[in-house]
Amino acid sequence: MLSRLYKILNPPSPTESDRVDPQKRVNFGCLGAAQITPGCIVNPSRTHPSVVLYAVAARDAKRAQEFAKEHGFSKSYGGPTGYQDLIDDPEVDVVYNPLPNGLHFEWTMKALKGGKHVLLEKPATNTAAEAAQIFALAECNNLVVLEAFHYRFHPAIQRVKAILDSKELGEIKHVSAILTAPAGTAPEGDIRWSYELGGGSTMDPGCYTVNVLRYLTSSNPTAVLTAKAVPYSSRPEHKQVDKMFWATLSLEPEIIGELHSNLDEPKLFGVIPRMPKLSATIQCEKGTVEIFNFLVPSYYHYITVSPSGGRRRTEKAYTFKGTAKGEDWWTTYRYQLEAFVDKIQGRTPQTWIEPQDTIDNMKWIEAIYEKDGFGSRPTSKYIC
Ligand SMILES: NC(=O)C1=CN([C@@H]2O[C@H](COP(=O)(O)OP(=O)(O)OC[C@H]3O[C@@H](n4cnc5c(N)ncnc54)[C@H](OP(=O)(O)O)[C@@H]3O)[C@@H](O)[C@H]2O)C=CC1
Ligand SMILES: O=C1OC[C@@H](O)[C@H](O)[C@H]1O
Repeated sequence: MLSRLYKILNPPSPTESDRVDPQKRVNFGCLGAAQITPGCIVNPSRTHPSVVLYAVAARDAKRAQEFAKEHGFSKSYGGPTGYQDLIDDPEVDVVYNPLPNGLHFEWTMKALKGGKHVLLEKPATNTAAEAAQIFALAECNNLVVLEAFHYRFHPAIQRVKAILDSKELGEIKHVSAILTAPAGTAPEGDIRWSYELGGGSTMDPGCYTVNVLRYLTSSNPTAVLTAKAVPYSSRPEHKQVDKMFWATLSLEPEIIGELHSNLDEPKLFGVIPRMPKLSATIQCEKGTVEIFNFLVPSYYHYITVSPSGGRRRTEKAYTFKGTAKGEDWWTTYRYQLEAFVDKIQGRTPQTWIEPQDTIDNMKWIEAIYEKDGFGSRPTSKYIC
């Protein structure tokens, strides 16, 4: 485990023989100097032979320059036209969009219009209708868009799904998924607390709980049976911004899903931060499977399989069995980058998230918000 953690933080550099033909290099252009960019793109790119950190754009030109220097981007764009200038740069092949959720639609549409593939942060958009528009344009322009549900590319969650699909434990009856983050993870003023920018707990950690429920059951809910949410504060601007939510959904055939996320878990006795909860538990006819840390399993995870009346076993899956690419220290983001580049270069990725999957995920996030009374996040004002 220590060796794996060391390599996650200090990945080996590609050797000369790993380097690809310059024609096959993929120039990434990142919108915003976002907190997630180092984890999602910069670090994984260090061990991807084709990915080039080409450009970053930020609203403030100095910030863009500093970010470029710190992380090794060759170019920076800044100021009010910076994002569009990056999209217009003919050397950019892929746009990475980690802007606030409420800006995902506008800037993904602009990138697609500019002829760029897009790696789009989760949740894809504020509404399912916007997600559908994005994929319609991508298809029309023959471009790739991937919603960055990075955990789906890691062997751990795929192993859980394989156990369920094998029917070793019979049919799924109940799934619970929970993600919590300690108070302070998203401080006051964070994009996650802005309704206009598409914030809220159901949108942020909650979108993974909806996704993992749909992924593991290979199906969509049929209804939101119950949903409750708690606003971030009593201030009027937070009336529709949930800091936590619970929802119960029904799925065919006779499956119940229970979801919970809390983006503001209070400290124990007001002083001790609580450990994040990051698990999914699946009860089947003949036993239970639990995965601890389905979100970022490369650091540490375990999968416990408990057949009713049988012997309990624990599994770990840091690499795929067989020929699929990967190293035990690859993060979810590194696996995702591999698949994304495979896709845009015409190879078959190890796995993929299809457009309808993304559209359906947004649909059920909206359905939860409708049921708990917080309402969908606002539709973008951007006119295509
Ligand atoms: N895949 C994952 O594991 C994670 C994904 N995410 C997703 O990534 C996205 C960004 O999250 P995160 O990196 O934490 O957020 P940040 O606040 O760090 O980044 C958002 C960026 O958006 C830009 N921006 C443009 N307009 C605005 C505006 N009006 N208000 C605020 N920022 C603006 C800013 O760029 P500029 O530099 O130009 O000012 C900023 O750097 C979200 O969609 C989130 O859900 C977040 C964390 C983890
Ligand atoms: O994508 C994410 O994963 C972990 C969460 O705590 C974070 O807020 C979110 O944006």
